[in-house]
Amino acid sequence: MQSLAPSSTISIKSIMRTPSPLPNPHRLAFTVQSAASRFDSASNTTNPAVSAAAPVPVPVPSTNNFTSGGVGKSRTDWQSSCAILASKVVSQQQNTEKTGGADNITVVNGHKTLDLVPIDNLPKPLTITDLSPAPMHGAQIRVAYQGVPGAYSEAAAGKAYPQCEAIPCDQFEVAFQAVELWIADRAVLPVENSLGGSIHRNYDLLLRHRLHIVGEVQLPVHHCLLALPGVRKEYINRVISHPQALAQCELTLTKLGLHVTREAVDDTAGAAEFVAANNLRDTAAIASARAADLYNLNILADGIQDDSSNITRFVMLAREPIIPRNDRPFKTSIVFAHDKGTSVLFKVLSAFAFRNISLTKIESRPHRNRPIRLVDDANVGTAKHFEYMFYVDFEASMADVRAQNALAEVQEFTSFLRVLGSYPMDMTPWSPSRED
Ligand SMILES: O=C(O)C(=O)C[C@]1(C(=O)O)C=C[C@@H](O)C=C1
Repeated sequence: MQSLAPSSTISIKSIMRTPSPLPNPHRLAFTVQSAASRFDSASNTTNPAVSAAAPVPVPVPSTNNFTSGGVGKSRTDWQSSCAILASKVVSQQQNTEKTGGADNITVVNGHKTLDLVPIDNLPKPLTITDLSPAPMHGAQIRVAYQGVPGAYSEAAAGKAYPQCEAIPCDQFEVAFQAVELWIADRAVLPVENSLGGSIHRNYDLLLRHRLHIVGEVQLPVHHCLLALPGVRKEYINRVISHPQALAQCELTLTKLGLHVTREAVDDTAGAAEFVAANNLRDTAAIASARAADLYNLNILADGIQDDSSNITRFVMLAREPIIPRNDRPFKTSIVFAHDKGTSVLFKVLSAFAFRNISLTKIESRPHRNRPIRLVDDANVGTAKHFEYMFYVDFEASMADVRAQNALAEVQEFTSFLRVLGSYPMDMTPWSPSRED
């Protein structure tokens, strides 16, 4: 993996000045969208299964008996609703088995409904991973990340795309824009850490931008305490790093006797660069061993994260979604919102539970102040306020008929639904050993 020199970090200002290197049809669309940027665009409120790249546009089956406010008045009502939903799933499964999946008409509680066609029977589509990873412009794949060289995000870019040209950006927002403006082919963004939890900013940005999640990588994060050569621990009266890194090392810093000021900066390697560039003899940075090498700092303490199995999960974003497949473990990420109604979350989660689809993550984000632009079938847009946005990751591919049916059902309970991406799961076994 190559990376640009720290001085070439992309900033919002430089993006505004940089003309798009390739004339492309997306440019006009981008301009139009940004003109309307008061709204989060949400035009794919049609069948999510179809908009997420399912090749067969089949009408969404109406498979639920829930009417808004009509269910859930008592525990018994609620339980019988669950039983109905469960029996529908079982009868759907049995029908699919009987017909070998070829007949797409299912009898559900006496009503005929259309099932989405199981695409197992169709020829397997090619995916990006079947093709050469080389991008259209014939050069190395260019991957935008937030931070400067030596950041963990740069390591994640290298794990995801080993031959890539890593492009440092000074903010997450800039990494999104770099892909939208064709300056980069992919962006790699941290979304959650095993110790620190979710990186909320990136959840919000995923909704605001129109990029697709095309993959994930889990990176063991091994932090070091770095200082200028000759500086001893006793001289330190300030530790600087990314807020997540400071949080991940909190206990260990105290154990090391470093009851000193902690200051948050934009990224871990940026902290190391700052100490070196300003010749700060009273300040240490928490960053990777690679950052120590790059900025000529000494490692005062190694492996200072509070938990040896400290993992950060990153997602890769692209302008186009990948074609989901069924022959390897896939994950799908969605975001949805609902108007007022009873037990909506319960109903949404049931749509997955009754189909034995495991959820790996659920996150809610307050969203009161930012309207979402919904587009109806007649292409008429209206602005709508939702209190919360819910982000869910589940373990199934959009090529899996169970996921398609679950989402068709989720769509009936919700007012806004977007598939953020369906992508191969990172299955690499990890160990607490050193890997950065
Ligand atoms: O600062 C970095 O090096 C990053 O890549 C960012 C980041 C984060 O945002 O969580 C990534 C991994 C670590 O958990 C700490 C910081």
